[in-house]
Amino acid sequence: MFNIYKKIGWFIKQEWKTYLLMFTLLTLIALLALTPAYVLGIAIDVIVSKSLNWTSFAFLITALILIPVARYLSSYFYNYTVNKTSQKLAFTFRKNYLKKLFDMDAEFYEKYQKGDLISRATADLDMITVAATSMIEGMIFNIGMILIAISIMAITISWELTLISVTIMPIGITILNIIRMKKREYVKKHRVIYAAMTEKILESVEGQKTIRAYVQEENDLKEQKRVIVNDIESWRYIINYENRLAPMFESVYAIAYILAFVFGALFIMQQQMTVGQLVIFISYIGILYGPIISISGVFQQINNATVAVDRFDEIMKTEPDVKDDEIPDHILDFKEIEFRDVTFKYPFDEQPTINQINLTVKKGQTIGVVGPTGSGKSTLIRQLLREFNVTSGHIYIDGKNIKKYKIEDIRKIVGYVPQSHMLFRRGVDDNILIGNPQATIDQLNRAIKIADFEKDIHYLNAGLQTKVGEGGATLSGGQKQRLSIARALVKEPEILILDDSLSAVDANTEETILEQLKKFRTGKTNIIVAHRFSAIRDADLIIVMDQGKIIERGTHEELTKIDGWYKTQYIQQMSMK
Ligand SMILES: Nc1ncnc2c1ncn2[C@@H]1O[C@H](COP(=O)(O)OP(=O)(O)OP(=O)(O)O)[C@@H](O)[C@H]1O
Repeated sequence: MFNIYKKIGWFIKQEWKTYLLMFTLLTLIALLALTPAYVLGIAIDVIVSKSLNWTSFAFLITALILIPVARYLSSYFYNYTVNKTSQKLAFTFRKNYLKKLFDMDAEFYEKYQKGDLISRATADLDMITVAATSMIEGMIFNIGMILIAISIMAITISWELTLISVTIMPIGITILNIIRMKKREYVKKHRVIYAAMTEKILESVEGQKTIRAYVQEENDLKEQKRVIVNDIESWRYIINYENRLAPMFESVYAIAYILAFVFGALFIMQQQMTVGQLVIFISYIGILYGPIISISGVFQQINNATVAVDRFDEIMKTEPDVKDDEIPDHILDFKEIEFRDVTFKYPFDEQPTINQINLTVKKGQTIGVVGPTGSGKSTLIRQLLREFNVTSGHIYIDGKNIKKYKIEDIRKIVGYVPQSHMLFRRGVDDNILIGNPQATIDQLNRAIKIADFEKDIHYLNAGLQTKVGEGGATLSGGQKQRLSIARALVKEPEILILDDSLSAVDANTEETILEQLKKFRTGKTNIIVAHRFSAIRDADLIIVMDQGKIIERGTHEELTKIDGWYKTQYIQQMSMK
């Protein structure tokens, strides 16, 4: 419980005026809730003693009408304030969480699945905000209400009867709540199962085209059913646990009721108490029921939220390995990049994917990277994006370790076109401008021209403003690829990386793009990973990768003169033409 308070303490401090208002309203509501029973008890004694007159009668009626109206108004303002506050809290938490996700490195995304990350930002966060607001209502209001009611019972009616009937409540409830703590373990397991279900649903929605194309609907539904059933069973287990426990809370209350009635009747017989006082007393025991049950509900919410807070916190406390130095160096341009003995192993792999790489890339060069599939080409060039830290060796830019430079600066000078293209549900132009939202119309048009995307615009029903469907559904594979190239080009990056990005275009388009690159990107660096030799044959330097190592290097002319992988593959490709 205090863990949650610690996590949201800053918010309560920031919103202290609102919390003060809520506290005042709650006190008012508690007092108003307790008044009618008291007025009623007085009325009974007045009637029994035959001292009722018109004035006191009118006073009683007015009080009994006005009290509920005042209670309704206070409750309305209270609920309005609580909802507004919890939305504000959820918004702040979610904003910080999403910002944190952007700060994280690639290793983090290897460790956590999408579904898990989504469920932390939705279901877990909802539990936290509910607890954060219920805690105020549940703890302050209900405890306040119980204390006021008990004080009235003890001071104005009978402290002996209060002691006899009410003491059982805190003792019984505390014991039951301690037993309930065990539920936390089940809730923790359930959050993991829930995250797995979210992940599966996400996968099924994202992969629905592939699932349908391979007629895998039944298998996928089976898999979906399995995770949903897992979720239901785990939740049912928690509910059953709760169902076994909840009636025990009512038993505690029932015992208090019986004790009050039995001893109250005895006190009336001994003339220590009036009938009206016993009515007030029994009504107050009834009034205590609501807050007592609510408090146990609040404990339950806090129990769930404690698990949620831990899960949320786990992300918020994670520090990325790839991060800026306290005072990073800035870089706008470069002269030379050097890979010196670079070895890199993916976090969850046993063996390194690239091994002892030595390579120098000079500004203005075009570098071709070829090699068998899975040989580590993408892994090698992606090191320039600073997604991971290299496992050993160093990458230097103009003699300084790449780690010294501001990550954002490095990413700004690199224009990377990945193998799979992420298109957003926006216009084609906006999708391209993601590369550089400040680009001028001229820069946008030039990028479109170099990527040879101009010819496609005529086929799009609203030209550049055509909205791209989810995952780029309204564009062909080649169009998506060229849009992606235009996105990188609109940045006018110092280094353009085409990671097998010309694979979905025909030979003519490939030639046009390569010519445009030569014409418009003089003095800038291009790194082209390709399977088709035509895409890299004019490169200043071609490297051949195999099993994570550079096995050959040179120009096309040099490589075709030595017997090796390049020459063999080149001859094979030429003979297939
Ligand atoms: N995120 C990752 N985690 C673990 N292993 C990975 C990851 N990405 C790639 N690999 C592995 O690293 C090896 C090299 O992959 P990489 O994509 O660099 O090769 P490539 O030469 O570019 O392949 P292709 O020509 O098929 O694109 C592969 O065996 C691949 O399974």
